Amino acid sequence: MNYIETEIPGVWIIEPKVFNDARGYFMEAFKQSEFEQHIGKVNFIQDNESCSSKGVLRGLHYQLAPYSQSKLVRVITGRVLDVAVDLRAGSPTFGKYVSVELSAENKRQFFIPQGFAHGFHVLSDEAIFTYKVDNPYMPSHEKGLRFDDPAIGVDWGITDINAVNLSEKDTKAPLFSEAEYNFTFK
Ligand SMILES: Cc1cn([C@H]2C[C@H](O)[C@@H](COP(=O)(O)OP(=O)(O)O[C@H]3O[C@H](C)C(=O)[C@H](O)[C@H]3O)O2)c(=O)[nH]c1=O
Repeated sequence: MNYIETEIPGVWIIEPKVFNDARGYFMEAFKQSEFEQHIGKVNFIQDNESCSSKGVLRGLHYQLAPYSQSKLVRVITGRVLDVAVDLRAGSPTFGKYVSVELSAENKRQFFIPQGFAHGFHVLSDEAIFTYKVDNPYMPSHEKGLRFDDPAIGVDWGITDINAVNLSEKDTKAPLFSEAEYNFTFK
């Protein structure tokens, strides 16, 4: 596996080693010992999966501390643009985002530490998105940010804004300047 730290320290792209043969392919999708060696100890406790059609945009979401979630995300069908926004007070990259295209073809993974908002925009007809988290789902601590807040300025790869499909919750998300977050940069 290749571990590539992004322009936001602590946010990583992981490229697994893929063994192709006449039957198809094999890869080790996650190896704790290697992950800890390159990124550090994260106690993943839950695996999530979602399926979305073209134009769906899920985000930007996060859970407040003490239920903030680190996420190790990947796509097993289709293609998405995945985005992480730094919400850690005191971080040199506070309010900045990093994005990466994840697809069944590139098999890339994206590690997002606690203290970040996360979201993705589906670029293919369908995308199955699967990820590990290190804290349980806690609706009482669930928060969101508007995906199109110019203060963050995420380029989601949207070609037709009318084709973007948001949940009702996401259409009502607050702006960055109005949102509640309680993360500090360590
Ligand atoms: C996240 C989650 C949701 N749910 C239930 C709650 C709802 O009844 C249903 C759909 O939830 P929601 O609309 O919040 O799903 P997404 O919009 O995909 O939310 C996720 O989207 C972005 C990309 C994230 O990074 C987060 O993991 C998460 O916020 O699943 C659960 O039961 N457990 C869970 O861990």
